[in-house]
Amino acid sequence: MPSAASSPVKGPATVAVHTRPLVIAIDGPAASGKGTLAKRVAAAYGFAHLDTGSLYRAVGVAVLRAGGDPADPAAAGRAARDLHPEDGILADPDLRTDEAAQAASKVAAVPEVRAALLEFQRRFAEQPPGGAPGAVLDGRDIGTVVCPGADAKLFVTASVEVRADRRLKELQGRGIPAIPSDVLEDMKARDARDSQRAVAPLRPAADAFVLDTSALDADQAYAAAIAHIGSKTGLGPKA
Ligand SMILES: Nc1ncnc2c1ncn2[C@@H]1O[C@H](COP(=O)(O)OP(=O)(O)O)[C@@H](O)[C@H]1O
Ligand SMILES: Nc1ccn([C@@H]2O[C@H](COP(=O)(O)OP(=O)(O)O)[C@@H](O)[C@H]2O)c(=O)n1
Repeated sequence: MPSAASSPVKGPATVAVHTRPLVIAIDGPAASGKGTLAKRVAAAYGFAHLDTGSLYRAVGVAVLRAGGDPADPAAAGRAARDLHPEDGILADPDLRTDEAAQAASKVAAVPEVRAALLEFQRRFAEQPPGGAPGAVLDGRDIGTVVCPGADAKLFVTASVEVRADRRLKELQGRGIPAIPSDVLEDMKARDARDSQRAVAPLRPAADAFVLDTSALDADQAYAAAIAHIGSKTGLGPKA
């Protein structure tokens, strides 16, 4: 009998662990900083990044462009089934408007829409594009529904006032005029729709690390995230 140290069984088992892509789930409400964090984490580890909110935005914009109502399940379901994310639609600047965000949170409450977008998201996590060794997905239900087995889960949050202020500054920075009270009200309306919907509501997974960034700048949030990911995966950032 070979000793445990020289057993051929050990090698393949170790290889299997390292060949499965690592998955990091980052969820949270609007303007909590999850997108900023997800991009930075993905770059640091050499992982692929998917902003899943852009999928819902693309569906919402498609319904609006067709003259439909984003809250109409038939129109929203059709648009989701017809979506081809690989075609470059996710980079369309029209997706970044507040109108698109509101439409996104309406189509996102339609179960057929969520079902139609699930396979693309799971495939991204299981087979990250470009052969990347891992994937970072950010959204609302990554840790709870899309990738419940993710290697590390973060739930990034901040008070609604702080988040509205961040979004206001972001809009102003892009030269888009915005009224502070409207931005705050829109954010509250979206929070309510996202948290209260029947299917895949916004909530932290039971095993998520909750990161409140109300009093943290982006560098501090990143440092806390990296420390958590390191504790769950044993990996440190490459950069
Ligand atoms: N920790 C932070 N502190 C202050 N501003 C932040 C922080 N994280 C992100 N931001 C800024 O807040 C805005 C919203 O961040 P973003 O990452 O787009 O949020 P989300 O993806 O959750 O909607 C952006 O302008 C971003 O630069
Ligand atoms: N995984 C996801 C991602 C987004 N969404 C929906 O899509 C909307 C837009 O998401 P987003 O992440 O682009 O929004 P921001 O956080 O950038 O403002 C959200 O308000 C949710 O209703 C979702 O339901 N599930």
